[in-house]
Amino acid sequence: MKQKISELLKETREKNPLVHHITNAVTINDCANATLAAGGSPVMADAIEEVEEMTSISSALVINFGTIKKDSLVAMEKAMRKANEKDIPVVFDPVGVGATTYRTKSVQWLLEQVKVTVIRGNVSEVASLIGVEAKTSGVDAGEVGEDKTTIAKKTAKKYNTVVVISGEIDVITDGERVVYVENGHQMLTSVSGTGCMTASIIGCFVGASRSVLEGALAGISYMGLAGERAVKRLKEGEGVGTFKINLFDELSTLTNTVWEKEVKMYEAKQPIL
Ligand SMILES: Nc1ncnc2c1ncn2[C@@H]1O[C@H](COP(=O)(O)OP(=O)(O)OP(=O)(O)O)[C@@H](O)[C@H]1O
Ligand SMILES: Cc1ncsc1CCO
Ligand SMILES: [Mg+2]
Repeated sequence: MKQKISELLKETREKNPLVHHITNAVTINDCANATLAAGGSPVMADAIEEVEEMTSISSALVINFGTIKKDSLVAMEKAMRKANEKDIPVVFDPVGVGATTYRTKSVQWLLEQVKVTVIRGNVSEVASLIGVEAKTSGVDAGEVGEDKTTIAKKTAKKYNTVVVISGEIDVITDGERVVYVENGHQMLTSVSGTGCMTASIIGCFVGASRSVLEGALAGISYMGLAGERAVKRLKEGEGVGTFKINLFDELSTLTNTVWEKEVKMYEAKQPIL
């Protein structure tokens, strides 16, 4: 599997998949640039009049709940329905779900209408999707009432999807296999949108891959490793501003050879070969 993911990192740059986003107003530009850095081609389009056409020509659709409104929900549902019809993978980021009733009700409605291929969120957002007690404060991860692996597996089964829970140790599952990724750095939580960008990058890789699990693993490990390496580039006195620039440098230059050497990915605590 590691070899296949490594090849996928290379192939994605050659294929340059178009990734349609309906996303939030906070991190939209960073998501576009993260998509380019990972080898994809971003397009942000949320007008109800054009989303179906845009999704139809895309390799993946990324839906991000960060700043939802009535119109954006209609646009999301239309685009996702079209993606389902044409077998185009949908990556869903449930930003802030659990923080307000509106978000939680909206997500329930949306996921009853359409199917998603990958759910990528922090632990309290994902816990809220399955009604596990969670303290989501705004968009940041909070405490949850169950262990991460159980939450990820239950969510994957409920929505018949691959689930990526990001955090210090990322948990990735299709409901059966569970994989852990230990790359990353605390500093990734000091820049708004590193989770959103992770969903965009997953969009690139699932758009170029035949395996959803491999695409999801490629995306989450890519961000973790880039973050880790971006911290190593910091000199004394440099903070989050330089870190963000370093992160984009790493995202755009990370090779599959370096990834193979430095990725920390385990299945049931066995290294993935
Ligand atoms: N404590 C940590 N140590 C190392 N890496 C972390 C830690 N917390 C998060 N990460 C990494 O940071 C990235 C973003 O994940 P995070 O869970 O912070 O997303 P998020 O809360 O949705 O962020 P945002 O809403 O700002 O986009 C992932 O690559 C994840 O692995
Ligand atoms: C801060 C914030 N608020 C809504 S979306 C967003 C970006 C990070 O999730
Ligand atoms: Mg988030």
